[in-house]
Amino acid sequence: MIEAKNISKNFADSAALTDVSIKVKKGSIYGLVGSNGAGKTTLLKILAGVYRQDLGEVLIDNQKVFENIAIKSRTVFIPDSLYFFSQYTVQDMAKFYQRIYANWNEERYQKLKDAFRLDEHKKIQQMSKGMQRQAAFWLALSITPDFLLLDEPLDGLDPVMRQKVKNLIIQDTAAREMTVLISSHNLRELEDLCDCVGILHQGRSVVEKDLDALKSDIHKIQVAFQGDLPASIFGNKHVLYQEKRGSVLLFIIRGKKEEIIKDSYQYQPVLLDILPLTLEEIFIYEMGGIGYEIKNIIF
Ligand SMILES: Nc1ncnc2c1ncn2[C@@H]1O[C@H](COP(=O)(O)OP(=O)(O)OP(=O)(O)O)[C@@H](O)[C@H]1O
Repeated sequence: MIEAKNISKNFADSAALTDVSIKVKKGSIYGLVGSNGAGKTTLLKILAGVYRQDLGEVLIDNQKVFENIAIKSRTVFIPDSLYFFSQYTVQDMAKFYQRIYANWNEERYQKLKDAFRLDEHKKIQQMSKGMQRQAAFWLALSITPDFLLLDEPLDGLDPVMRQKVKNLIIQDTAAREMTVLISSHNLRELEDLCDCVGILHQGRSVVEKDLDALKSDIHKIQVAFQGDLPASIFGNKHVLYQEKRGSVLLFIIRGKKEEIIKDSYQYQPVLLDILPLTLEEIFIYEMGGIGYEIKNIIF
């Protein structure tokens, strides 16, 4: 588990983080979303032990992180600005990591050659931005870390490579219970990857949601009836949003899908459609007024 408890961090006289808490369960992928300057990099650097927080506590596997070599040897942090030793090739970096990370997996490194298709003998600093990012993932996943911290990791990757990298992260999380924290500006980017999403705004945590529960609990429904519309179709269910489009009613409702369908059938609808909701829509409806404000910030 990765845990930040009530973290605050100031730079000179400005607050980068104020009382932020997040919890990333073992074997899960947590998406940290926020606009420019929200505090994502600062939080990741604190979790990676690069910065020290002013207030609060950071624990990985129940141990304090700062200057903890044992935890650092099980953690990989890919920052937004990558750094490689000048003159080093991927193979040189692999040899270097092999010496310092006990969990380096040579077999995995060899296997991932096919996924990344980079020349391991080429100097990394002479590669393109996207290729450097691929090299960072190739090396990071060969370390087989228990904890992976990623700061806007998909920036600069082409769409095919983005999907490939996402799949590799999902595979490692499922196969070895790797725990992943991944930051992004874009909620849509993380939709198919994360189990849980937290939104940071101006250094504060605005919302944190478990996606499976969220997705199974909210439904978008289109119904139409012949003749007059029933006054109340869904009884006491929590209708988050309702709109009339001609003779069709659109509802966003919280509740069990089967019950919502049953309620609708009581009134013999001439049309009944359950439509998929995007994560973006769920957040907007779920958070009401704040949702619309947040929409402008992170999508
Ligand atoms: N080393 C630093 N010195 C002074 N201020 C800093 C430093 N690092 C970050 N900050 C400030 O802390 C705040 C949060 O920055 P941070 O880089 O954590 O945001 P972010 O969410 O990662 O942004 P972005 O999406 O643009 O990368 C900003 O106001 C930034 O100016």
